[in-house]
Amino acid sequence: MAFELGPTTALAILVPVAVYLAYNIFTSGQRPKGLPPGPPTIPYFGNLFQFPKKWPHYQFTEWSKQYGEIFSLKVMNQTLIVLNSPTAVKEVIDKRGAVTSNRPESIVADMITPDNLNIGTGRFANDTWKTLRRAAMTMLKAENMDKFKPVQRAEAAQLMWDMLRNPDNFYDDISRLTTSFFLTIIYGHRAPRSSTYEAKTFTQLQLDFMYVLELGKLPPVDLFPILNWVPERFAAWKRQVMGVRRRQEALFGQLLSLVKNRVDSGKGNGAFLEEAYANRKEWGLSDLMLLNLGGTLLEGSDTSSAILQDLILFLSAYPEVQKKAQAEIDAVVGPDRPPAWEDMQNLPYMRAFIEEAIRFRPVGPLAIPHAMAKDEVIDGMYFPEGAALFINLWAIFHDERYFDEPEKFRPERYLAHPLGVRLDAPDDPARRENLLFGGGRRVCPGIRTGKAGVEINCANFLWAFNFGPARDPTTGGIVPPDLWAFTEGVNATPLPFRCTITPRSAEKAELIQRHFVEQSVHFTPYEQDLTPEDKEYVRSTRAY
Ligand code: HEM
Repeated sequence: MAFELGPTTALAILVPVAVYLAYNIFTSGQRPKGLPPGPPTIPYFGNLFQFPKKWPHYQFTEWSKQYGEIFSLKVMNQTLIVLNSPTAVKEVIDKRGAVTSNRPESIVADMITPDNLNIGTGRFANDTWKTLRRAAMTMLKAENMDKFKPVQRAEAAQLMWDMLRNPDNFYDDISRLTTSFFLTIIYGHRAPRSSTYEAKTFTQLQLDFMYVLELGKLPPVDLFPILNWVPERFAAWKRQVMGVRRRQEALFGQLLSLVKNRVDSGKGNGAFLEEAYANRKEWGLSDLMLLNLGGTLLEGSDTSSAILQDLILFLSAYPEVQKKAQAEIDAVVGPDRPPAWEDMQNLPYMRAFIEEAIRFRPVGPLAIPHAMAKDEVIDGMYFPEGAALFINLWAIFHDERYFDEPEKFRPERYLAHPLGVRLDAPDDPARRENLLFGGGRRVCPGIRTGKAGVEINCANFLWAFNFGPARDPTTGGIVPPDLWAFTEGVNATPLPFRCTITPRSAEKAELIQRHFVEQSVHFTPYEQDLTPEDKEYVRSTRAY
């Protein structure tokens, strides 16, 4: 029997559906009562058409001057709340971590690493995330990191040696250094050159990973989830995303196998994942968790290399700063030996230079967004469940109320005040160290090791080399460094650039070579699984 709808039944179904759709269209894009203020919205789209296509932190900073330290945006159904001062970060992120430490839903991030298996993108308070975070914190604790300080200094010695031999390749050599160091501590397997399979594969993979996560590079699937229904064979973006996933799983899987083989054959070298693998039952880690734990931690290497590339950019751009920092290192370290860990505490100008570099061009200008786990009223403002929260470090570090001439590169501000702020006006009372590393319950677990790597390499740069702007090959004229050429994604990494790098003396060139050979003894435990070609390369470079 055919089923027919009478006119009354049809109306009874259609009217509520129409009302529901109309209500959604009407309210979508609207700023509900109580939400922090922000630029005016238009129906349905909200602030979509005002939303910056790239580098949103600049426009966010302009909006903060107009709408205040906490302002909001509506992008269709989604709510974004931007925090633009240390007080806002303290009140929202640090003090209310229990409700502000989720991550925004991201279809693409979840396609690459489903089931909360990525510590960085996993949902807060989810058991998987908790287990992974606990394991990461255990592995990155100070005693563990101290064990790897000799190899961290040895990798820094190799970077000096690489830069001496082929200064034009410094940008890639920095990526090799950080990738190799994190491969070592996580998997116990280093990469002696950029072309080492794991380093090369990871570097390319990381570029592709950041690309697919970048705003505007793929169709806006989070705004129009219906796009996700299109089968993979008709959606090029899906194939691209799934390609990243498959390649990540393959690489992290191969690296994990090295760890398992080493442990199972009693040839462990103390790498973090060996500890995690050995304790997998007590720590509650499944095989998939182990696979992703290592991979996520490896992703931490990217930010460290971006900071080192920044340092070289600023040394070549600011000769006066370079001169002062070199005078300090000459007085503390002298010409006859390269810097050592004990020197770091005696180099206040160098540390001020690093702080200023971080302030001037923060590597994550909007950190990594948090999200509200449930509705909350904070300081009389409504923060709805699901709203994405951005820490606008660019606004915080470039705020004229607190930083004198924030557009000027001036390390001296960090000698005058430990947080670099002006002395002629009261500071924001909630300012604290390490804002660069986020806050609340998602604060970066790699602060200590990240900072240590930046310091030892910076000291080496200053001790070993003179940096200057590149020269035009035809005219011989100076090519001024571009201080605005940065990548557009979550991380603002300087785009590859040229500069001149020359050893400060023939004696130092000699010492750099000797130091590298002496230090390379610390590499040996992490070179057991190298390919025959890499072993041969290593052998040929260790003679002095
Ligand atoms: C030195 C440069 C580094 C910078 C600037 C940096 C910055 C950050 C920031 C801003 C976050 C987000 C924090 C938040 O959501 O509030 C983060 C998270 C994270 N970082 Fe780092 N990081 C660095 C180095 C490292 C290192 C060396 C590792 C590990 C070896 C690491 C591992 C992680 C992990 C696993 C997360 C995710 C934490 C979570 O969501 O629970 N980072 N980092």
